Order: sequence, then structure tokens, then C-alpha cells
Amino acid sequence: MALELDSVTVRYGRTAAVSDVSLTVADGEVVALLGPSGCGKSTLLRTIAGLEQPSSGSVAWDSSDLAGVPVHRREFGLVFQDGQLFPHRSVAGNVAFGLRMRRVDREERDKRVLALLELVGLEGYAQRRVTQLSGGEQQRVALARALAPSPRLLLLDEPLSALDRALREQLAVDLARLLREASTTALVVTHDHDEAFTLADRVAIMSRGRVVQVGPPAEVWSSPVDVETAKFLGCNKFVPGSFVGLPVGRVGLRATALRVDPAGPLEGTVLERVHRRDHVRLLVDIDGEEYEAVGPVSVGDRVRLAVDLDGVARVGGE
Ligand SMILES: Nc1ncnc2c1ncn2[C@@H]1O[C@H](COP(=O)(O)OP(=O)(O)OP(=O)(O)O)[C@@H](O)[C@H]1O
Repeated sequence: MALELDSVTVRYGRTAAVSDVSLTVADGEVVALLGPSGCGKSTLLRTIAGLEQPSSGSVAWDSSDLAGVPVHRREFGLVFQDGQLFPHRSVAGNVAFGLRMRRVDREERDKRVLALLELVGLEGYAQRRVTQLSGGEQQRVALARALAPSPRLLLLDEPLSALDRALREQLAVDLARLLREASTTALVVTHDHDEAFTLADRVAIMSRGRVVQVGPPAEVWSSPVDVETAKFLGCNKFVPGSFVGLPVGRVGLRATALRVDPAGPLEGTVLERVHRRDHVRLLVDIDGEEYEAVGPVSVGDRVRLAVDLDGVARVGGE
């Protein structure tokens, strides 16, 4: 196991920002730490980097405890939300920085810089000033700079969240591809579940300082461990499993769980059309309860509804 956290607790004064977290990241694996604002994700990442010290528990790499190993000796790469590039250096100067620190000779350095710029899709940008780049381009440079010294672990703290939504979605796909191409072992902090599921082999859900669930994206998406996690993953309504024909105690419904379909088993009346971020949803009354649904009908229509299982989550422990 490459990275191993064993019962890590991090306190600021009397508050524990991280409580008793045990987590592993295998060689070549990408793990996302996903959770709402303030749940302790960044604190945990900073502790792994060596920027904070655990109050108890241990952070180990290949079974060797990292307590007392300073940040720059851990051989971990760091990428933050706003890139933190050196503004007075060119793109190439930024990417080459870690290599220069390690006294890699010039010819090899130049070769590696060009290869990395190609990897992040910035061929031809070597001599540009970083202040003349867009936010997305700057994050690509930050990533190339972090990857340049071949870190054994890449730590990314909300690497895309300063960017607008469309760019973020595109860059998440690019980032997932290039982490795999470079066989990078990485831990990514994010509060955006789409981003976590696009990037990661496994997702660790954090809540109030604790890791409450770890698993592959599909498993976490379809079977969140509790109601709070299900809500965080987009479920806005909780009903008995029998409502959607599943032999389980309780399920969470996402806005896409119900779809207008003349052959569907449920029946309701359309109350309202609601505008959501990128589409229109229906608000439907079924037996006196309101549900969101997807479909092209008008207010007042009596409709039949089918269940789309991708929009349904089995809530753990139910
Ligand atoms: N330097 C600090 N001193 C005191 N408390 C801190 C410090 N840094 C973080 N905290 C507290 O620790 C808790 C966890 O913060 P952290 O930044 O790790 O959460 P997060 O999940 O990364 O949130 P966000 O996504 O908003 O950055 C919060 O309650 C925060 O107020």
C-alpha cells in the first residue's frame, strides 16, 4: 500500500478538524476525498503533505512513518485551487522549477518540460508569461509543474473549483485521462461529486471530520451509507423501497428518478414546472406527496411515471 493513514486526528485547539481517519491509496490509484465545505478535507490533505501535524495517528508511505519528514522531503506534488504559479516566470520556467531544485541538467530539463506541456495540452506555450494565461491554462501549468519531478504522490486540493462550470467539466475529463496516462498515484480533494466520480478509482466521503464511506464511484452513488450522504449525493426525497419496486427498506430519489412514461406504474398530477440549473423539471403530486420528475408535459396534466434506477439510491443501514 503506498499511502496509509492510520487513525489520523488533527486538532486546532480543542476542535478536531479531522477525527480518527484511516484510509489507504494504492500505487497508481486515484482517490477522491469528497465532502461539504468545512468537513476537514483540506486539513487532511495538508496533513498528508506535512503542512499540518496529526495530534494522534500516523501517515505512512510504503509502511514507513512520515512523522518528522518535512514537506519537501516527502516527494509529494501539490496543486492548489488557484495554481499559485510564480508570476515572474514563463510557463517553462514554472514547470522546470522542481527540476532545477533537483539540479537536473538543462538538456534533460528542457525535454521533460516539453513532454509535460504536451501531456497537459499546452504545446507551444513554453515561453508565454503565466499572467497572460486563462484560469484553465494556469491550472494545467500548475499540474505540469507538480508532475515534473515525478512525485510519488500527487495531492490536489480543489484543483478545478476556481474555474467556470463548462471548463471544469472539460478539465475534469482531461485530468482523469492524464493522471492515468502518467500512472499517477493521487489524492484529490473536492466538494463536487461529478468531479470526484470522473477522476477517482475510489471515493472517500467525509462528514464532520470523519471518513464515513469509501468505495468505487458506482457503489457510493448507488448505495450511500446514510441519509446525510445520500442527500449530499443528490437525493432529495426518501421513500420505502417498495415505492419504486425494490425489496429494500428505504431509498433516496434524485430529481431524475421519476420519468413521465405512459407505461409507468405510478400515477400523479403535474403541479409545476421548475427551472433547474440546466433543464426543466416537473413537480408532481403522487398520493398527496410532491416529487420531482422529468418529462415534457403541462401543469395540471394527469401522468403516469416510470422509475429510472440510476436516480435511485439504496440508503445503507435501512
Ligand atoms: N488553521 C485553522 N485554525 C483553526 N481552525 C481551522 C483551521 N483550518 C481549518 N479549520 C477548521 O477546521 C475545519 C475543517 O476545515 P477544512 O478547511 O479542512 O475543511 P474543508 O472540508 O476543506 O472545507 P472547504 O471545502 O471549505 O475548504 C473547519 O471547521 C475549519 O473552520
